[in-house]
Order: sequence, then C-alpha cells, then structure tokens
Amino acid sequence: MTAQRFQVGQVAAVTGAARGIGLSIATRLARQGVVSYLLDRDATALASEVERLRAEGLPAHGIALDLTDGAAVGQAFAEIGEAQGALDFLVNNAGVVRDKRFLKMAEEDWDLVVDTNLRAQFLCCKAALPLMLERGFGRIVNLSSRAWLGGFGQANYSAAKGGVVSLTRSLAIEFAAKGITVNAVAPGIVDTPLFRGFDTEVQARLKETVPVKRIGTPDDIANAVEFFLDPASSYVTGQTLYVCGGRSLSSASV
Ligand SMILES: NC(=O)C1=CN([C@@H]2O[C@H](COP(=O)(O)OP(=O)(O)OC[C@H]3O[C@@H](n4cnc5c(N)ncnc54)[C@H](O)[C@@H]3O)[C@@H](O)[C@H]2O)C=CC1
Ligand SMILES: CC(C)c1ccc(C(=O)O)c(O)c1O
Repeated sequence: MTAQRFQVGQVAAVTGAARGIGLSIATRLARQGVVSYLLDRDATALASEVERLRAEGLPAHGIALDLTDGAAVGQAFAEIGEAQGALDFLVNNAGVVRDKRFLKMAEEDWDLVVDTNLRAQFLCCKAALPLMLERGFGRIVNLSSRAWLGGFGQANYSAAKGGVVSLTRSLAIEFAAKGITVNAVAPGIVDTPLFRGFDTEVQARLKETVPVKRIGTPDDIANAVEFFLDPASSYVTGQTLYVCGGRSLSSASV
C-alpha cells in the first residue's frame, strides 16, 4: 500500500519507464493519482506496461522515443504541455551501460553511454523547465549512480553519472528562486534488467561488496525519488542521495 503524498491530477514525466526502476517510480505515482507519462524507446514493453496500468484504472500514458534525439524530446514535452497544461515532476531515469574497460572502449561506447545518461537529462530538463516555470513549481529528480565515485571500471558510465551530479547542482542553483528543486538519487546495485545484463560472475562479485548484504530493489530507489518529489522536502535542493546499502562508503572495486 503506497502512502498518499501527492495531489490527484498532478503531472509527471518519468524517462526509461518501460521496466526496472523507472517503471517502479511511474507505477507508484500513477497509483497516487498523478497523471504519469512513461517515456521509453522500447515501444513494445512501454505499450504493454501502460496498458497494464490503465487496466488498473490508473492515469498512465506512454510516449515512445529515443531520449537522445532532441527533436523527439521537444515534441514529447510539447505533447504533455498541450494535453495537461502543466508538468509538476520530471524524473530523469533512463540509462545504459556498455561493459568495457577503458582501452577497449570505442568512441561509440563513449557516445552512447554519455548521450543516454547525461545528454538526455539535459534535453529533458530543457524541454520540461518552461512548463514548470509557467506555474512557478517543479520537482526534478535525476538518476545518477554510486559508480560516479569510481571503483567500477566503466569510465564512460562513471563520467556521465558524475556529470549528472554536477548538472543537478548547477540547475538547483539556477532555478532555486523559481519554485523548482533539482536533486539526484545515486543507487548502488539494484536488481533490474540492467544489472542482470552483467556476467553472473561479475554480478556475484558486485553483490559481495554491498555492506548491508543484499542488493537493492527498484522500490528502494523509488522511495528516495518519492522523498524528493514530496512536499516535505521542499527545502532540499541540489542534493545527491546515495541509496546503495552503504556501498558508497567502501572503496571496494569489481
Ligand atoms: N540497476 C542498477 O544497479 C543501477 C541503476 N542505476 C541507474 O538507474 C537508472 C535506471 O536503471 P535500471 O532500471 O536498472 O535500467 P533498465 O535497463 O532496467 O531500464 C532502463 C530503461 O531505459 C530505457 N532507455 C535506455 N536508453 C533509452 C533512450 N535512449 N531513450 C529512451 N529510453 C531509453 C530502456 O529501454 C529501459 O526501459 C539508470 O539511469 C541507471 O544508470 C544506477 C545505479 C545502479
Ligand atoms: C548496473 C549499473 C551499471 C551499476 C553497477 C554497479 C554499481 C556500483 O558499483 O555501485 C552501480 O552504481 C551501477 O550503476
């Protein structure tokens, strides 16, 4: 049972919401009456999840797009603005990883990971902020990762996720006086298709390094995102909350 924190009819956009952490966040918001737009490039998974939510009577909509395409992102937020006249919440969640050590990393690996994890957040913030500024209210939560601290060996992913922390702090300052907060959540290891895409041997080694001796669930991360969207956190901006079972405290590597 989810506690009711939001006003029915508030509007949210959640990126990368066809599965994993994004789906958990969008489901929670929709269950509280928030009109939830799920944005994802996987049109098939997206359609089936949106249909499932709507079958529960929940206010969910899907927009299939590639979030690294600026024109497509602009069009998606224009569609939300036209249909709802407002946007209260943006959760920049979509992310990818290409499992490569630095000397094996091709330019394409760098570009894909940085474009998806960082540039897409820039594009979505840029398209969403005018809708928030119109009403002087907005909550943005960006998904970073504990991995930005290092010790994971994937320089493209870590650099992009560090960029997310920096983008979050910069936007928080720039829009602090306009009723808009911008915060980040940095998960550790979470049981989603992204994590399950690693070799089982790497998964096992990573799990060993979690101080609380379990890996995270999408719900653990959704709890933190919800905190930043909640009216109770209106005095919190520019912060990064680690949700990683203590893994940010250790220097353990893979
Ligand atoms: N699972 C984990 O252990 C961790 C995840 N994170 C971060 O949490 C966020 C969510 O991760 P997961 O749910 O695990 O990932 P996931 O791979 O299970 O889901 C990501 C979703 O994003 C979508 N997506 C990817 N690129 C896209 C693009 N260009 N355009 C539109 N949609 C796109 C995918 O289709 C997918 O539905 C990511 O930013 C990830 O980096 C951070 C730390 C740990
Ligand atoms: C599954 C993703 C790529 C991942 C894996 C491991 C860590 C970690 O070492 O904490 C992360 O933070 C991740 O985002």
